[in-house]
Amino acid sequence: MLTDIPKEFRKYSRNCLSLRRILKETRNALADISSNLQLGDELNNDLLNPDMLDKIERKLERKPTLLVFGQDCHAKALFVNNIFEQTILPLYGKRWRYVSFLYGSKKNIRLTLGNEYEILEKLKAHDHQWISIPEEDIQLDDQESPAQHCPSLEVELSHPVLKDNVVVMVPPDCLPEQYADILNHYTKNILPVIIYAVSDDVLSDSNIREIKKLKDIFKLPFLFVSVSNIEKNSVISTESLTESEQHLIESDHISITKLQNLRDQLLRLGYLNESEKTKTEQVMQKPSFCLECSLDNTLICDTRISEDFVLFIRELFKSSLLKMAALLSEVHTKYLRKFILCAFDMAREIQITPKRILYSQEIELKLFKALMKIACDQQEEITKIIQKTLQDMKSNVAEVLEDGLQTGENRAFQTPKLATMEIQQLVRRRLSSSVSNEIVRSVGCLQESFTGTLQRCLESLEKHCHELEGSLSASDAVKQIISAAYNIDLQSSTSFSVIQTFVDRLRMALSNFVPWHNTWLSSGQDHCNLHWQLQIVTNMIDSLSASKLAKTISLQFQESVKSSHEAFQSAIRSLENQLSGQLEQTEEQRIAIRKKHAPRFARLALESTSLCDFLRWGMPKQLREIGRGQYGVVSSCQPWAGVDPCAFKSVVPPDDRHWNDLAMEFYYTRSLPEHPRIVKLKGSVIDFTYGGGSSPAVLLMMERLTRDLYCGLNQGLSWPVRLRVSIDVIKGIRYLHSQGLVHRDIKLKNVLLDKDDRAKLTDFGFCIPEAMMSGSVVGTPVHMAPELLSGRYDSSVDVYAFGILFWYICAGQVSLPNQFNQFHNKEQLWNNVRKGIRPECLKDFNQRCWNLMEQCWAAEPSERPLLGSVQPQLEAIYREALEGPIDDLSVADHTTEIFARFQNMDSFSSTFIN
Ligand SMILES: Nc1ncnc2c1ncn2[C@@H]1O[C@H](COP(=O)(O)OP(=O)(O)OP(=O)(O)O)[C@@H](O)[C@H]1O
Repeated sequence: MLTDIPKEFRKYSRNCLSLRRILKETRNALADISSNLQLGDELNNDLLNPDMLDKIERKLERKPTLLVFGQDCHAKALFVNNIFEQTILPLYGKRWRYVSFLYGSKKNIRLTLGNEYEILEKLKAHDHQWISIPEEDIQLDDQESPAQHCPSLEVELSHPVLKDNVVVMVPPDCLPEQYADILNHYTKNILPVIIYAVSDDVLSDSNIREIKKLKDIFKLPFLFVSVSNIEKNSVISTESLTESEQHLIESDHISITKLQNLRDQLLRLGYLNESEKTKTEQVMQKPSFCLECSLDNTLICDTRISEDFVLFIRELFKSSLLKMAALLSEVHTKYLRKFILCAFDMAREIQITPKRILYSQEIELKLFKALMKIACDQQEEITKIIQKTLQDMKSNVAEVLEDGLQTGENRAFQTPKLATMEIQQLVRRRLSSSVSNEIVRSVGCLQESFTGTLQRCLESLEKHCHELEGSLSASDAVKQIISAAYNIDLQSSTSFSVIQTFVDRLRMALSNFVPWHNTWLSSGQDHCNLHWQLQIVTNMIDSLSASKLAKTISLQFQESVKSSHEAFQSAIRSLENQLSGQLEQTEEQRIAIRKKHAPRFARLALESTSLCDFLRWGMPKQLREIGRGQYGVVSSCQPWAGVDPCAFKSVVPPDDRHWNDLAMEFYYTRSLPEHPRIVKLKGSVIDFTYGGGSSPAVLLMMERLTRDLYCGLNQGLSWPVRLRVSIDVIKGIRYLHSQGLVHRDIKLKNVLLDKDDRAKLTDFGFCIPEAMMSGSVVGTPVHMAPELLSGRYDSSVDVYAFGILFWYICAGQVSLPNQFNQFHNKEQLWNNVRKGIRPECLKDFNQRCWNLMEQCWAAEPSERPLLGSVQPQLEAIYREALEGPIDDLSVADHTTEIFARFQNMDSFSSTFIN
């Protein structure tokens, strides 16, 4: 029905309204975050860059409009008249001005310039009652050019098709090259539904040029409408037609050949695509003989205009809304992901920083002690080295001179003073190089074993500390510990350069220790010949005391090391103070992200993705209720989004906190890649009509399974099947843990079985990444690990819960363990669980299974086994159960069992291969 067009417009604007609301909330949330959080430059830049949101906003502002182009005025008139079921446009003419049709309480026509100005020019239509717009009014004057934005006609009609702001625009006739300019003027800010009416069999060359131009401008799908040559409604209104004329009209209406010709031509031109036909028909969900579609364009015949036109509008609006909703959802999930990663980083920083500080202190202390030891221990060593070097030099003074003095024997010194100084340098060089070689060896190995990691550790601590500028940093202090003592430039990274600088600097340092006799310098010798030089060297060597020299060196080392160690201690204390202040801030920010910002974005993401799902797949059709939990009702429904069989859980969050929790749950589960042991969440839809519209329900769409494990155990499952279920559950939990998630509510009702009794985990209501855990007390009392109540727990709570679940599985029934049954309320139960009370060992329990249970529910989380080690143990028990004597099984189990043995050997062995 063409009167359904306003309904489509209404739906579109309703959805736009939702999108606008989400967009506004997104902007508010971003503004809030950027003013309250310091999230690092990258994220802040992103937050301040609202490009994507502006783009969505611009798209949302567009007003949907039916834009009618056509082969000629005749074709356009046929189409428009067909819609309004009256000959509102004259059937013939050329060079029409721009005409728009809007809703009005009575028929009205006026000439306007743009939207604002009504031109008070008298129109022919104003002279008398009119049915068709008089040709003089619609026709452009010879002098008028549409390119110069000449006046346009605005027609108001009281027609149901125009209700709810439906606008039909017929752009002016012009040359294809004028289109860009003209359309830019008339169609700014509209979402056009582009119709191209064709009344002939084929398109002319100029039509083809025009279509190409329009395609370039709009880049949108076109609705090609093959319109009948004889205007249907004009005929209907002219009741005086002969029978033969009536027949002529009908035969024209069913002119399939004409449609076929046009279709072939559009296919040839590439505007329709044969291979896309079926696909598009599927999308349109309503195949019809005259509905032919390409990837984006559609060809319809006006005999079916009421059905196919509405369908085209619906699909076009849907695709436009979907694009906007998908963009929004992309924005939400992008930020949400970033927040979660930020929270992870912050949690890590909070955890690791104190450890880093402690580590730095320990290593520095070791380094300090090691250096002090070197300084003491080596004093003797250094004395020996100095003695030996001096001895060597003395026994071969000539060679020393030859090696050392640049000009050798013939060198003539200008003054004895200069000569003495040069010789002093020479002896120092010799000494320092032999002493330094020894010390470098010790320090070099220290440097490798201490300073590398220590330096990195300190640098990463200081990176996070913004208030260090100006003061001595701990990493500098560490550098000084070694370099100040030995004058080593620890900045250089290669040991070679370290040794080089060390040697050079030590040489300098030694010059301060050598007690040269000034008398030499003032002795007045004026023979700077070789003999004199030899004498100087020998005297010099004789005057040096090796032990004194070594002692001075050693003392100086110790002094420097000590003072640098003290500098380090004070630097690390101030670093620790600053960091602990910063960590408090980081923790505050982490809490803000976890409790406020991430859930807020999760909720926005839930809304935008649910809107996408709704637009794409519609509202699910409920079949019957399957079960009820504390938080929602689970129902089966007709296939949805290709999920068959399908179920949904409807949850009505009572307040903002529940909305946010649900949104976070939804985000984690939806972003979880598929796994055979996890019930996949396929999507979500928000039912705003739920509860009479007062309390919207979120429908979480998922695959439908046969029953839960509670039912399964009640109805009876063979021992091997139960073992296989436990292995499936372990695989499910391990998968969640591998994704950084903790389930926190492992129990019989959250394990679903398919028709082959293979198990999958469901209900991720409490599922959360470890970094986002706030220590909230959640779960089902019997399955809750004792530490859950303290709020400080980790993924091992799932191992505990598995231990309890495994008890039920081994018991093969669902009644509470006797040990738990005696308690009257959960507080009593928890008190006793804390004291160590656990389910009792039943008499037919397999000993190895009992051991596993006991390990899993150990009070101390660190004593619980890793599920990676539980799985192979269970697999071994399972394998034995399959191979064991069939006589051990109950009669009822026989058939299932024999079948299971054959059926499961495959999947079992594949588990092992994995
Ligand atoms: N995908 C599904 N297919 C078939 N049955 C399901 C599915 N999901 C849930 N059920 C059934 O619906 C029941 C209710 O499920 P729901 O997750 O709402 O609650 P619960 O896990 O029993 O309790 P709670 O959510 O309060 O912890 C389940 O026990 C199960 O039997």
